[in-house]
Amino acid sequence: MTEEARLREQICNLAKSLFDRGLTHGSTGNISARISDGGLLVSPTGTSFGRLDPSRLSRFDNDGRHVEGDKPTKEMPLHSAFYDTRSQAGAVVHLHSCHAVAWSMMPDINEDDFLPPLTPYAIMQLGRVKLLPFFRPGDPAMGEAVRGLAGKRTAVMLANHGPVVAGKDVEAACNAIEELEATARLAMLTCGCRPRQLKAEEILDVVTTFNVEWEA
Ligand SMILES: O=C(CO)COP(=O)(O)O
Ligand SMILES: [Zn+2]
Repeated sequence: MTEEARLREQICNLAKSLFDRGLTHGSTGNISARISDGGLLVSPTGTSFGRLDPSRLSRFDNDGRHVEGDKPTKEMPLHSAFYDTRSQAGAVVHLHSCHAVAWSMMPDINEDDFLPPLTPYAIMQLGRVKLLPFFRPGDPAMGEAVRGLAGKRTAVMLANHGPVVAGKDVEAACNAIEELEATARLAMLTCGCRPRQLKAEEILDVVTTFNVEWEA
């Protein structure tokens, strides 16, 4: 099997795993990954994460031209913004995961630090998550908003819509977006109960030990 064929299989298998566990539903969400020649493989628009077909993924060449496969996700400007601003990004995943969306609707959320510091893995895998305002799905302005972050964030939350996370490869991006959803779930479960949060020195210890990008 070629490297690209393996990547196609991996994208579809991980998307199905996310779908089967209810992390996104219906035809929501999109996923993309860099190929070693500089091109991209992208989920087609209107498809279900549960039923992606490796042979029908949209393929872009190194110059950003759609060269093969079905019509790509309408969120292409969002995906491109991560690849263009984060040279280390090898994959981008977007979900409509329930608890993250619910948390984005709560009053008084810190836009610069969407998730409360509840667990070390959220800090290690996501750094600080930026909450972006509501945009219509497919609005290229979302891509502009991500470009405005100048590559300093690996994860953003689209208010009333869903998270978007970049990672060094498909597995890392999927692990990180699962962590975002799990942490939002903890935040929703414990909100109003004054949960113990990580202390500043505990966060600093995690950030320095695991070399986390921890942008203010
Ligand atoms: O989640 C989605 C839009 O935000 C799904 O759109 P696509 O089907 O075009 O990927
Ligand atoms: Zn969406």
